[in-house]
Amino acid sequence: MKKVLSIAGSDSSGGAGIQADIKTMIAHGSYAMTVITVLTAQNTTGVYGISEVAPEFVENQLDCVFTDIFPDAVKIGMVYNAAIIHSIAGKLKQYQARNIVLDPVMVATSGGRLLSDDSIESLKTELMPLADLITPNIPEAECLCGFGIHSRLDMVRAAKEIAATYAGSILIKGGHLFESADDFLLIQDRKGSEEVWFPGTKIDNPNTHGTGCTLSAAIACNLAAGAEMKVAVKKAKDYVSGALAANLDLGQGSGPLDHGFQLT
Ligand SMILES: Nc1ncnc2c1ncn2[C@@H]1O[C@H](COP(=O)(O)OP(=O)(O)O)[C@@H](O)[C@H]1O
Ligand SMILES: Cc1ncc(COP(=O)(O)O)c(N)n1
Repeated sequence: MKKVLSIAGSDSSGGAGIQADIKTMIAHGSYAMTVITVLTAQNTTGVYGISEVAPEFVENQLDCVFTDIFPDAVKIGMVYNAAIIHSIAGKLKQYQARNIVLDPVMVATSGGRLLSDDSIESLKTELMPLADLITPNIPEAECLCGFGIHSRLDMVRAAKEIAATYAGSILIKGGHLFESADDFLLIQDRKGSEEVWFPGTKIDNPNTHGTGCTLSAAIACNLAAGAEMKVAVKKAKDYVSGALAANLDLGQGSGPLDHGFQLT
């Protein structure tokens, strides 16, 4: 069984963050491990509180995981502040973690801030260089490239702009902008570079809480299982589409995905 680690925040309503990642990993037949960075008091309508874990305790959790059950892949989600980012980066380097997927979580679907403003630079300089893949949504990609993204062409330009200072692969998720849900992948690895579009039909379901978390966790599981980047992303996108199409409708806001869709 492949072992996959999620480094992320807890979502009390179970739709995003650590909880979405564990559900995704189990559905992929992976063994799920977690390093919790923050607790959020959150539900489908908003984020109502954040309690940070001390950076030393984040390190303590990482030591326990890496010295005992070495993960085949690592997914990083909500990291919240510069001190936590610094702790994570130091430990991932120390243990030479592999197959790192970084979802640069900044703002929740419901609008709550999930990364402090002064941490964006740390995310860029400390965590991004360690990642094999980053998975920004449109607003996050805009923040990383410095210009507005309004079209498919802009998504390609943004990926190339980010690639000017980042050596790994970049998946820009189109969920926020278009009639369609097309995602753009710029692969950069030892073999060279390649551009791949993943066309997606927009599913008419407003319950999209946790789509980004789920996608990045699923990619990590697929990489852990040995899939090449293109295949890992394609399979993960199919998983998110299936979990959205199952039409679970929980809560009063943007509800969570149905991770049990393959069981029925
Ligand atoms: N309504 C939808 N129908 C189909 N796919 C969607 C829909 N909304 C988002 N997606 C897909 O879900 C994944 C997460 O995208 P997105 O919602 O943009 O990220 P985030 O949750 O980080 O904001 C992407 O693969 C995107 O194309
Ligand atoms: C703990 C945590 N991590 C990540 C997200 C982002 O997920 P989404 O963009 O789907 O709301 C979230 N809402 N909460």
